[in-house]
Amino acid sequence: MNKYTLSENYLTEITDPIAIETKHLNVFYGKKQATFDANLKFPKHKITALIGASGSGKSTFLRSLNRLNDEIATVTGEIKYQDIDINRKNINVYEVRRQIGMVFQHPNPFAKSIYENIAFALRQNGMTDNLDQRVEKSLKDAALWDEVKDKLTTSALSLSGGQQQRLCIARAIAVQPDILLMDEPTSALDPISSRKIETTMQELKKNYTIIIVTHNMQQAARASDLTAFFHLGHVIEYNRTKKLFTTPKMPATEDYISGHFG
Ligand SMILES: Nc1ncnc2c1ncn2[C@@H]1O[C@H](COP(=O)(O)OP(=O)(O)OP(=O)(O)O)[C@@H](O)[C@H]1O
Repeated sequence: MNKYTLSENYLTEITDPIAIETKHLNVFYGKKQATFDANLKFPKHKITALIGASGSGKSTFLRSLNRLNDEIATVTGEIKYQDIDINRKNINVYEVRRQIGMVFQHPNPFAKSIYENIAFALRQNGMTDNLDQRVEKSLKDAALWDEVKDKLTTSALSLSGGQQQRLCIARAIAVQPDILLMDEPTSALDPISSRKIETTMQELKKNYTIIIVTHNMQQAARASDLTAFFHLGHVIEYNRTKKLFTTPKMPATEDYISGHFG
């Protein structure tokens, strides 16, 4: 028997302004339910890590936040963003995805030049003024500018994996989103490239709210301000990262962070 009721395992004393919040979010792939009644508030300009064993529903939850599950799953419940429920049918999902950007597990630059990878995203969003400056700023913000400024016209595919991932971050932030979703953004990278992205995230959070799925406990402990622990599709504990890692309330959280399963 769990010693705590569900609500007691949720961080309740968040005083920071909230960027996005889910209320009773459920996700179904056909008859199979992958996320159960997720109620999470993500404070602005913080990094929140979503952790849990494989198949616990972290990516499913994350992808729901900018409606990437629309074609493959049924998502019920509310996703409150700027006082609007963006999970409603009549919402412009393209606008949602401009405001809530995504960086995927595997770097996925377009087969275009470094410059065009970003310029293309800007043009698609009608942001055609000051293109050069916008490209430069996003590459600087993603901590890639110094490495690529002399070869902007070369193919993005010639970059290393870590550089490609920072290019994808630059592409995501070029259109000035509010929130950046990151789905295991460093799992395909070497430790040095991973740390570089973590350092970049600390800079980015000054301007963005970041929600990151990670399997890497050290990364969650090092890089995030808050952590939500997913278990079998349920968010069973949510707290400030330091607290969750030092004094977890749930035995399942303790087992997971101490490496007993997952
Ligand atoms: N497109 C899909 N169709 C059907 N079932 C899916 C689909 N995507 C995920 N699932 C199922 O939903 C559950 C949650 O998967 P999800 O990928 O969200 O978990 P996760 O915690 O992100 O796992 P991982 O850490 O391995 O990426 C799993 O049982 C998975 O098999």
